[in-house]
Amino acid sequence: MQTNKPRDVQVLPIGTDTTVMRSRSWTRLRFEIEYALAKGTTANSYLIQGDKIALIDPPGETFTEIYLQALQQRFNVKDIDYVILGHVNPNRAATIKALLELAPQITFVCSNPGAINLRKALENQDLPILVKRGEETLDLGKGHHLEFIPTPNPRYPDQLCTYDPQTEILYSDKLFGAHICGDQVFDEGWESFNEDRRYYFDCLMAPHARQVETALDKLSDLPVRLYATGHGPLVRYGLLELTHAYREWSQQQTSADTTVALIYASAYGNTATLASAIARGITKAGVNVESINCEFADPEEIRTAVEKSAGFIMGSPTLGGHAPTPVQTALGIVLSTAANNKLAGVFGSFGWSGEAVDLIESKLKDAGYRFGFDTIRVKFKPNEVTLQTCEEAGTDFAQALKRATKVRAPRTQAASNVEQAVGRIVGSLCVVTAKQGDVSSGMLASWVSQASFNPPGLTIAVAKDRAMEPLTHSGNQFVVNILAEGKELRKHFMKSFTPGQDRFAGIETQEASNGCPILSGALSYLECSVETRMEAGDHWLVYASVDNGKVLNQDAVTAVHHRKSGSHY
Ligand SMILES: Cc1cc2nc3c(=O)[nH]c(=O)nc-3n(C[C@H](O)[C@H](O)[C@H](O)COP(=O)(O)O)c2cc1C
Repeated sequence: MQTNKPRDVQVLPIGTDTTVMRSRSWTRLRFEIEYALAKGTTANSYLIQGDKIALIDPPGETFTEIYLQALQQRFNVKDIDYVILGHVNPNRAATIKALLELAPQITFVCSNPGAINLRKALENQDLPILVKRGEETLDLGKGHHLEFIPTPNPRYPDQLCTYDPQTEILYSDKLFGAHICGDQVFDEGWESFNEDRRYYFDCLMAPHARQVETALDKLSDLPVRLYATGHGPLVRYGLLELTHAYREWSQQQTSADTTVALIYASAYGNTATLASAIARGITKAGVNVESINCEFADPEEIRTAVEKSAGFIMGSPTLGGHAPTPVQTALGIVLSTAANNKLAGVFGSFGWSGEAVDLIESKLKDAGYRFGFDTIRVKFKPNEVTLQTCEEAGTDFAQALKRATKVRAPRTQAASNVEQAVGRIVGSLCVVTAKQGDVSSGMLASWVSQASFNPPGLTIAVAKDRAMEPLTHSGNQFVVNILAEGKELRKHFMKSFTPGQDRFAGIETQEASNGCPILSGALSYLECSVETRMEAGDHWLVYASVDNGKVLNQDAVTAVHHRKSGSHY
């Protein structure tokens, strides 16, 4: 959903004395992997007006001004008693400072790690903060006797959910959200959000599925009528289904046979962003990730995670020419714990010299570990291309682990009758190409079928671990290049590409009207828009309408892909 609408703040009463304020960014965001679906997002903040007034989760600084205006139109901002923070994002500091100028009496409410982050972000050690560890409540009057549930995880060690028994609303912070911007405040027709919610879960929750399960356990006794999420639509209609789905998706992760320990620290969030993209690449290949934020993990936790993992990946920023102390400690534990047949990987963000990444890489090399991808070094904040590289590196890493496990398993038998029979299905050989912003990709595909006449439509089966996968969600566009008989293009796309490698280097392309590359050597091409996709085992079945197309070579014949077995391409 690409739109030029300006940012705004949408306000709606959602319960007794309770109002939501949704700060809306309509345009595409891609500074973190979870925004790849490019549908904008909302930063949801809440106001509870009991005898005391509490504000939950004010938005980041791009909204400070219009958010304060929206508040001031409804009540006297000077009267705010509490600001409750589901997690502390340094980006919120500007809005919090502006609130404090208007209402210096504000008392903050957050978890213990949240208090540390908040004091740092506001550079003020004397802030009045009520720290909530789980037992304490906060009475705002008029029945709003708030309860607090810390739900820490490696990505947000300070996450705190808030429950209001008066309205039966759970302020769920990052849990149960989605990155979608729209006019709809609640989730009526909730099934239409399934794809976005799943993607959000896959990016933000799957890397710490174990902690998500713990959070679900803690929340399960509360009679909740509404999840007041930090992002996207509030969850009312599909609440039970979404809760159930979170449980199921988490279990899918934690029950996977192979696990990678992803061990990192990040002072300003850049290395954490790289970690998320790598984790996304690993989990989409069906391998579990156990994320460890070294700053908040004890040595035993690191040791256990490394022991039960088939591989480990370490990430660090460089600060003052060094890796931060928790990373150095974790490195010591890894070196003394991990057998050197475990696959390793290293990444990190740096500013100018990047000694931390060099140090980790050289220590691991000296200890004899094999690397699942070339070390990733990113200067300051990653962009969408570096995020794509990270995601692809994660997938390569997971695939290498899966191959290693397969080799050890007994040799698979010859193709079964069913596989041989399925293998007789033929498809035309195509290359699917897509470009979104600075990110482009292309892949060979022979599981392409016409699916409808009106509108002209087709389906493509895309394996879940394909690099191309993030570009084939609803609303995305791509080009199907149907190949002519002959080897050249087929050979080019049969190659294995390294993470982030330009897949179009050395071949002639033109730009389609939807911005994606057309292979000039193709027999014909179709410009497509993804309408919907269905989960089909280890593939996504993508249905797309054909918006435009042309035959480029009238004389050639479509390349057909013949196979002996239906268990591989
Ligand atoms: C206090 C401080 C010291 C830093 N020292 C170094 C350094 O010695 N070498 C370097 O390459 N980058 C240095 N940087 C840059 C950081 O590595 C860079 O900002 C990186 O993106 C931080 O990653 P993070 O967001 O994961 O913490 C320094 C940054 C700060 C704030």
